[in-house]
Amino acid sequence: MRRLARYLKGFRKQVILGPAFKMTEAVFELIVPLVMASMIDKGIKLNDPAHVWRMGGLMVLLGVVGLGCSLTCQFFASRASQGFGTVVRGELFRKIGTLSHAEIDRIGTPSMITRLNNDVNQLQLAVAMLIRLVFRAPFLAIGATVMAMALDLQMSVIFLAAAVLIALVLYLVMSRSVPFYGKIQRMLDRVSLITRENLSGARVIRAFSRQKAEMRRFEDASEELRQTSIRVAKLSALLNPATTILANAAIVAIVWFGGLRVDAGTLTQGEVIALWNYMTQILLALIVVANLVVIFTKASASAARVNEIFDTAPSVTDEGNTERAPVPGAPKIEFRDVSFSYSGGDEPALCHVNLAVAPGETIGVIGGTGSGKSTLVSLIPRFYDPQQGAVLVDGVDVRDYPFAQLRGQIGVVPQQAVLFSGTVRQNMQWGCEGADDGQIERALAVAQAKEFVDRLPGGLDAPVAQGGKNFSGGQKQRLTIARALVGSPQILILDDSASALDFATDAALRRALRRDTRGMTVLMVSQRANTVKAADRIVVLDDGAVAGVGTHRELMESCPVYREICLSQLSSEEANRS
Ligand SMILES: Nc1ncnc2c1ncn2[C@@H]1O[C@H](COP(=O)(O)OP(=O)(O)OP(=O)(O)O)[C@@H](O)[C@H]1O
Repeated sequence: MRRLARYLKGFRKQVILGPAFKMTEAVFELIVPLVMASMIDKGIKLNDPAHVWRMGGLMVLLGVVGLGCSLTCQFFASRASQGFGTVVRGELFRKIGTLSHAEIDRIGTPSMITRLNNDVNQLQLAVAMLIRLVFRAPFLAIGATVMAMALDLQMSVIFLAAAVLIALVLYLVMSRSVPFYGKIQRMLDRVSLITRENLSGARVIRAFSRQKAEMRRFEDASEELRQTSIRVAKLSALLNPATTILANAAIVAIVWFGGLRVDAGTLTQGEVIALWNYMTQILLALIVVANLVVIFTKASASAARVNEIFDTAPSVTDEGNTERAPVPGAPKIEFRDVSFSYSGGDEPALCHVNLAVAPGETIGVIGGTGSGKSTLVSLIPRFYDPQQGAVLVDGVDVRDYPFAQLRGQIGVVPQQAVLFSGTVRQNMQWGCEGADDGQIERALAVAQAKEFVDRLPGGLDAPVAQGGKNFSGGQKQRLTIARALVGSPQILILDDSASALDFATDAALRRALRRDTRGMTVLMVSQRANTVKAADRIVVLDDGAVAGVGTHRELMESCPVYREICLSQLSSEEANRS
């Protein structure tokens, strides 16, 4: 947690002045029992109403000034904690943006969201408590004990005994409950993972009538969370009765032995009341300490989770890379003996892949599900780096480019069409900032999307809902293709991005791409033989290895895997037609 303190740098004033005001209020609180004692011993006992009024007035003054101090501290605490939360959240968001897919896969999106929200909120609360109570509570407990000792050293033995017993109870309860807090946070992660999966996959769940099973999964996770939270709550619930019994026993002892000492003339009635007040203050302060321990334990678990993200070094980085010139005569894209495994994956997703793609060439990539097609193309824009071998663009290892230069020349259409809330035009301009309507319309026309966009009310200004929910799967795919084309990239990667299109639209799209993407190097991933058949060359992947490279005709003759795929989808007449 100490490491996160650097984010408090901008709030030095609040962090210093806040506790100072709170301590001033605590000093006033320690003075009040003495004023009360004087009111009783001098005002009431000696029948001096003027003294009672004076002491009463002093108590009101101490109360009002104390309240002012407390409110000022509260103000500083809110400023600092909210500011701290905003800074940490912003930094965390920035850091998550630098992580590569491998780290995001490992930590998981729901866990990142929980860390960004719940964990940062917990830290924010800890900062507020740090300013408001961390110094005040121990100061009050120790101060009340010292004041009691100053009043009557012998009576203060009761205080010390009560304080030690209360502290022991606190220790016993906290040492048993604290280990559960980390567990509860992990359980919260699981609940939010299930919630997220259910919200994003609501249609699939309904289509498969999985509502009951999903409800059970959610209930199990939430029941586990409930039971653990109840176990902790039960333990914590012991705290108040146990400490109150001990404090009340101490108060009984104070009144009992105080009475005897009043009889003996060594203590006044007012001092007994003051000792009683100090005991109550100690009890309240120790209960606050117990709550602080809970808050700081949770915050320390949250800090560890937040720091885990800050400490994660992105496995793919462009640090220190400078603009690179293309190597004359080099292939546009080259895979040199590339092998790649996902972290945690037993089997390599790609095995010793060698491939050179000439500038302007259209390459079809085909293979069964899980054969490594998406993995192959995701190495070009460096979504992942291979463990072995190298991927080169224009003869330069992709690891040597600045991201902006590398990714600026690649248009990627991912398997899952993702659009962002805004308008059609705004989404298209992701492909090229400041693209004009002419550029956008040309891209829409190639992607076979112009016709339906023209029909939308507002045309390019038509709204796009979050995730593009107001478009059909096929429309979304066409819009994502257009988005990639707007910037006229040198390399276009289509990762099974026409899977939701009907055959006629798919064929029209391929014709338009062939016609309008001359000079563009295109990698077209598909499971459909028809989609890749007309490519200049086709790469056949089988279990991560290249099973064949060539034209449709060559592969039909030489590659059994390709022949099998084609014959499973096309009539033998269609398959044999080039
Ligand atoms: N993020 C990931 N983490 C771990 N393993 C992964 C990940 N993505 C893919 N894999 C695994 O890597 C292998 C290749 O996956 P890839 O997505 O490249 O296949 P694909 O040929 O594109 O499949 P499909 O046609 O079904 O999309 C598969 O065994 C898959 O389970």
